[in-house]
Amino acid sequence: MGILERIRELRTQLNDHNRKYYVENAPEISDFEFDRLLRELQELEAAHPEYADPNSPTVRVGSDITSEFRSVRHRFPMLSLGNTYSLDELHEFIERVEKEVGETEFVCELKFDGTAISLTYDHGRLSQAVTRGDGTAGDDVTANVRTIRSVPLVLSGEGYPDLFEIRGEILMPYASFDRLNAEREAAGEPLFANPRNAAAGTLKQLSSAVVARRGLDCTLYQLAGDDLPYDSHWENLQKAREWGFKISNEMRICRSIAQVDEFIAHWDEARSRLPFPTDGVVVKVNRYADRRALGSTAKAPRWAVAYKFKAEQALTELLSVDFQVGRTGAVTPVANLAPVQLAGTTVKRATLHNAEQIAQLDIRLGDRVYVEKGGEIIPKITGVDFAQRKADSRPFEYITVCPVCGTPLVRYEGEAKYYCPNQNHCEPQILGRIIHFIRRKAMDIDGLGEETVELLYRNGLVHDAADLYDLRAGQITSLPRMGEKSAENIMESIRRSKLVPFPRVLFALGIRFVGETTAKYLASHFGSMDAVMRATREELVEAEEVGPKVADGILDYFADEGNRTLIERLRRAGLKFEAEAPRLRSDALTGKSFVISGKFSTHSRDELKELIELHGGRNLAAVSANVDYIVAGENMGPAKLKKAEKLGIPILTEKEFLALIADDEPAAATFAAEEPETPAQPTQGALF
Ligand SMILES: NC(=O)c1ccc[n+]([C@@H]2O[C@H](COP(=O)([O-])OP(=O)(O)OC[C@H]3O[C@@H](n4cnc5c(N)ncnc54)[C@H](O)[C@@H]3O)[C@@H](O)[C@H]2O)c1
Ligand SMILES: [Zn+2]
Repeated sequence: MGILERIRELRTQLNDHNRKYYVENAPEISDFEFDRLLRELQELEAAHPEYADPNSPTVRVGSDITSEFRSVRHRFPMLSLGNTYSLDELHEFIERVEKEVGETEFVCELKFDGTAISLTYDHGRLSQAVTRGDGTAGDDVTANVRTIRSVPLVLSGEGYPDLFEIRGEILMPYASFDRLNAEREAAGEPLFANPRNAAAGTLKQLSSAVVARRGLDCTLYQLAGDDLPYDSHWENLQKAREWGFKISNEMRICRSIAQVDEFIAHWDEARSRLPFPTDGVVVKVNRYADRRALGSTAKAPRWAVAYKFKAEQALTELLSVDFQVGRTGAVTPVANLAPVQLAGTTVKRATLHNAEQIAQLDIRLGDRVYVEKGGEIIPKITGVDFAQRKADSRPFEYITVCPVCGTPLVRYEGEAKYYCPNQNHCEPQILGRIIHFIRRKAMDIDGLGEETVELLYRNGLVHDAADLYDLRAGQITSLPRMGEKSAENIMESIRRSKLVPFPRVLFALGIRFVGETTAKYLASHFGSMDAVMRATREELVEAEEVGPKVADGILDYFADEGNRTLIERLRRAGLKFEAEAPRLRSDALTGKSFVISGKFSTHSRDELKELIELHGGRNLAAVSANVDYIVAGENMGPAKLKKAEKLGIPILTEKEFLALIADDEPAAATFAAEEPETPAQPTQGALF
């Protein structure tokens, strides 16, 4: 793979993980893995400045902005922090700072693992609470933050400025987290992977009553404003405690590298006894004058750095291994462990990923194994303590038939997992598909839960998703513990699901490798179920985010007779099989036809096509005399280029194209900035 390709791949992956982490609050990889990918991208970009991009995840703050809340601009930007897992790099940071501003004081603090918040106080009253958002503007979550008991609504004491901001972290203590997940498990709802995601997800709840029940906490660590009482961080924070804010007691002024190291060494161990999650230590320059001299980049201040702790490990015995069969037939080995304390919770189970990994790590029953918590809910086994291996242990034997239906397992090309191919008769696959279908992000049939689906299935009422639409209330009330009220709820939510837009219907089918995002791209690219079904492999890979693997998943799905019957029944039930025509944003491009070709840096091809349609234009696939403009990115096909030149069709760059619609396209403004700007800084007082 070429360097530019790798850079692009990393940017796509990181943007994707950012969305999962900040918006969906459901990360798929650990922070350590994320930071490693980011580091790789940073290094490639540093070595190849010609590929710099102002929108790269290396220069932008990962955004949590959603459409559900009012967006508010920050008075001072809310930045991220540079981070490192290496003490050497931390020492280099300290030396660099002192080289620039001379000997200075550092404040060491815990790095609370929650979600950042900025609180504004106007004459001593909480007036606004805003998330970090993209660093420039964030979501207004004031109503939710008001329900958090440790956030003072009215200040006490004296000496606070008339108007100031105080920033900190909204946290979910382990006790609240455990209770919340236990409740969600009982209700058949998806679990939060960790307290950070739970805190961030809770803060974005639409109902403040729900937020109030979830037991959030808030610790403040930064003042920002023009008339702060002191000109150092430490003193202001101590003062803010008198005003009623919760300020951590676990911070220290350090005047040497040795003192910083001592603080870190202490907390790396002692943090496991804290009632809330932390993921590192933040080292900050204390005096504001020094901070101003050091400044910041577009993404992070140059006067602070986060030293991140490696994931905690625990050593325990591997008792047995269960094999779970998922809705796609994929078999996942799950380890049962002797219970052990890890990162604030008791761990009894861990994932083993696949057969290859078990063999590679040579994991055996009865071994003492290392477990670690990453970004996922279930911890994973990362190694074996061979010194403690029992003399009579034997290599692990992986199963060869489905643990549920006994069908011999198969392996698909390029896949590490084994699959049970018995799609139509293997129970966990049948149930898993229906449960996936009714999920909130799919058809959102919230009257039904996992248990009810199982009940309907066991009583022969539902075998597949289409059966749901044939259900009658009388059939439901005939089941144990099902009253008329619940039957009516179920019927109502099934009826309502017929209004769910096409992209989610496509996602709900549970086609292998077609996740929520891919389904959206497919829907906007093809426009209808029939068009997706008719598409050839070549046509499928033209859609954004669809590679050969995904394309094959789609082709396999529609090649199956049973699936095609299901689709026809769903069609008859009245589900949405067509993408809705988007409302026009302007008629700037009315009557004009476009061909998009090549690769683009700021928009995907499908986004550009969507923009064209949103502004009244038409997309054509091939270059012909009917085409008014070609929008060309990198690597436009030479044949197309030649033909366009011959026909005299104007060729636009992405930027020139955006200029055509710039008047009504707010997003376009961000593309004008070639260089990341240095954020505004408060004139006096603090900055962050
Ligand atoms: N696993 C994933 O898929 C995934 C995706 C995106 C980001 N991430 C993780 O998130 C990190 C980036 O997130 P980020 O930009 O929020 O940076 P960060 O969490 O590493 O550091 C900045 C944040 O630290 C918080 N913080 C906690 N205690 C603090 C204190 N005492 N002083 C100052 N700030 C404090 C603030 O909220 C601040 O916004 C990555 O390094 C990665 O580990 C993970
Ligand atoms: Zn099976």
